[in-house]
Amino acid sequence: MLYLNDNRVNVSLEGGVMTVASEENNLLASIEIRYLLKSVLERTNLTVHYVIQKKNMNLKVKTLVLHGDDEDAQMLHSDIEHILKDRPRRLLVIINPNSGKRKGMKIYQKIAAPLFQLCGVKADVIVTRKQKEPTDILKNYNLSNIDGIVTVGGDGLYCECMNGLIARVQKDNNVNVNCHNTDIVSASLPIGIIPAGSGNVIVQYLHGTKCASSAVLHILLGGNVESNVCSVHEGGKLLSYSALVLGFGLFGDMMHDCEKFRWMGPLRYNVVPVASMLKRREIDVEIEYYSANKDKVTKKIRGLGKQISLPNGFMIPSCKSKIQRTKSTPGVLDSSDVQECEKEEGRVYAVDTHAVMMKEKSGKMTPSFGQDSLMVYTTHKCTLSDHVSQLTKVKNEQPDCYDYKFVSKHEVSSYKVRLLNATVSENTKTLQKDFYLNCDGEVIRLTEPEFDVKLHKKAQMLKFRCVPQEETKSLKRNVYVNKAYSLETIQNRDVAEERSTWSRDYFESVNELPKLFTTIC
Ligand SMILES: Nc1ncnc2c1ncn2[C@@H]1O[C@H](COP(=O)(O)OP(=O)(O)OP(=O)(O)O)[C@@H](O)[C@H]1O
Repeated sequence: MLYLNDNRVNVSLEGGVMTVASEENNLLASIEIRYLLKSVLERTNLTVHYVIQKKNMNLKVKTLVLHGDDEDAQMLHSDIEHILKDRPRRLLVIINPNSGKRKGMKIYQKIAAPLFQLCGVKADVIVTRKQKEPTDILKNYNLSNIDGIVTVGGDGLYCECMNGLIARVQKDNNVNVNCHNTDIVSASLPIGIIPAGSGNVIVQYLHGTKCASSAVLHILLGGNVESNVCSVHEGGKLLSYSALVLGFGLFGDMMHDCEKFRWMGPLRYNVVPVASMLKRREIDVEIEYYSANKDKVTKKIRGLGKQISLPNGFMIPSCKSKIQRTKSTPGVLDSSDVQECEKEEGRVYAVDTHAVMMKEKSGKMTPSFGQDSLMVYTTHKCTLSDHVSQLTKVKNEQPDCYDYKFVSKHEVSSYKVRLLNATVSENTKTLQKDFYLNCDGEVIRLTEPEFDVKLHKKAQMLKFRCVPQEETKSLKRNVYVNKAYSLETIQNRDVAEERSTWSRDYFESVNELPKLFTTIC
């Protein structure tokens, strides 16, 4: 027999919920099993550690102490441990001690390490000494020994690890990453992020909060989300993978300027963009957007006949939306082989690509992972005041922030940008003028007058997040949850109150969403 305070209780671990009910069948506690963190047995005391989510999206550890019969306590402890057996147990932790306000080490030691210890997680901790080190570490690290990678730093560190991991997976699978048409092999090892950087945008997208201990708890709870990446190639060479935002033009220049003022710390993101905005430049480009719209394309193919075999890159000029085969395999065209192409030519300030699509939800732009396409926004010639007003809307996550005549939107699977008036120097074999890409905060200087961007759907490793939205919705129907709202006799009020607000809060997270402007910078 087990007791909660002085009540004799029955404990059940069924239906995805751990319930503790009195002998009269009054519900005393109800905890969703996926939010259970750890059970600790000390003699006849069984302490159950679990997680609750507060209104501001932060997670917090709570405990429930049961005591009583030796055998029953032992049995319940074993059952909980069995349920938690698939949680991460071995992690590679990569810390950038120089991120943001240089608090990476402290955050790890004070916040992450004690929670890892509580949950019996073994961490192999590596503190980086320089840029690009994560890529080197991941080249040879024995990945079969770990359940995930954890970065303690900013978006830059995370993106470097993501790039390193994807590169490693391609190498292990003999994929030629330098071909811009190649589909890459997905990386299934998850990366968790403990925020310690300046922007921490990805972590905010994932968890709805930049709280470090919440991030650790998300990692320990072990949920995940599939995410897209896009590859960027130039001159038959892979430049990088982007997991968040790829900015060409204004935001490439802006990031380049921000890097020059790195010594200012996070403050640089408030000051430098204003100056970059004032000296924005127009760039002559031709852009080919490719979208894989299967239904539409299948219809068009019928009209064109079945035995068409086009070489890679061939365009059919008679089609309004031209059609291209990405592979030149002879035989019947298959809808996955063809893409629609749309061309745009002119002077632009910026071409921005979002690997994490921002979609309107409850009157705000909210991030959406693993969508079917990339979102490309091209900003054409406009007055400075119109441009500032549009970017202000972007910053405020207003749903109409891209509804401007000078902004064109494209949902694509890939695209190619050609710089029309850029000349390559005979001597140096690089561009005479400087053009930059902002790849998730990393500045890349172009050396060729064209580059290719391609979506890789759900190619990125799964990142830790404990509350998939659809599941939360269905759990609202759980009988114990409904019961918890009505019961007057609940003694553990914390549990009832917090449980009832958990799922609602998740959907009301829009106020906590990140500032897109910071993302772009
Ligand atoms: N020890 C180190 N010293 C200097 N740079 C490092 C070190 N370790 C990693 N880096 C590199 O520094 C870059 C930025 O790191 P990170 O993203 O962690 O910090 P941040 O720039 O302050 O944060 P954010 O990206 O959120 O703005 C990354 O490319 C990372 O690889």
